[in-house]
Amino acid sequence: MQFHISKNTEDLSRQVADWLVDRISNTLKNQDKFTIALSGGSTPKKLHELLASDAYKNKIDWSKLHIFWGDERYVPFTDERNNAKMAFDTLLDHVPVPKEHIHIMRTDIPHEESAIEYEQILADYFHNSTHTFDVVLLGMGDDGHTLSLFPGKTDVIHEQKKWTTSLWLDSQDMFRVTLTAPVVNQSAAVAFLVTGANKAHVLHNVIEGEFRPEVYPSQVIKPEPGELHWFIDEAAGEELKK
Ligand SMILES: O=C(O)[C@H](O)[C@@H](O)[C@H](O)[C@H](O)COP(=O)(O)O
Repeated sequence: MQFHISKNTEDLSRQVADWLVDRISNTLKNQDKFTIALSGGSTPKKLHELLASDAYKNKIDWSKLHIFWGDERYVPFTDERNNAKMAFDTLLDHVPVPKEHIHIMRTDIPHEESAIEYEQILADYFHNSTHTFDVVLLGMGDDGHTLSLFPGKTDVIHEQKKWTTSLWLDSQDMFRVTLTAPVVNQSAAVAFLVTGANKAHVLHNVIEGEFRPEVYPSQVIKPEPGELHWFIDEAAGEELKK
C-alpha cells in the first residue's frame, strides 16, 4: 500500500498523471498494449483534462491504450450522469485512442445483458494474461463505497466468481453495472483517487479501521500481487495516522 499525499485536487491530478505516464511507458516496453479501467464520479475530471492537455497529451502512446470502466450508471450515454460520457467529454474525445479500443458498459441493452457482455469482453482480453488490468483507477464515496459496491449490498461486495454484475441502487433510483473485487484485485495496479474533508473520517475507517467490508466496501479492494496506491489530498488524509 503506497500513499501519495497532495495539496488539493489539482496537485493530486498532476501526481496521478505523472504516475500514469511513467507506468504506461514502462509497461509498453514489455507488452504491446496498456489496459486501464477509468473511474466514474467527479474526482477524475481534472485528471482527464490534464491528460488531454498539451502538457501531457504527447507523453502517452494513445494508440496502445485500451479503455474500460469500473462501473456505469445505467442511464443513457447522453445523460450527464453517465460515466462514459464524462470520460469522452473530458478525455477520450481529445486524444487518439482507437475507437475499437474503447469498451463502454452499455446502457442501451438490459442491465443484466450489459454485465454479461462486459464479462465476455474482459475474458477475451485477459484469458491468457498473468494479470487483468494494468491500472484500475477508483474513486471512493463518503460512505466508503467504490465502483458500485455500496454499503449493505453484500452479494456484490462479496462476489468472488463473476467479474461484472448489475444491481439496483435505491438511494439513486437507478441500476448500476459494475466490476467486482475479483477482477480488480487481479490487476497489476489499483489507484484510489480521494479528495475532500468530507471523506477524511471514512478514509480513516477504511484504511486504519476494523475490516468491515459490508460497511466499508472499499476494503475489499486488495490487489495481490498487484500494487495498491492511495492518491489523497491533505484534507481527505486529515484523520490518518501521521
Ligand atoms: O459511478 C460512480 O459514482 C463511481 O464509480 C463512484 O464509485 C465514485 O468513484 C465515487 O462515488 C466517488 O465519486 P466522486 O469522485 O464524485 O467523489
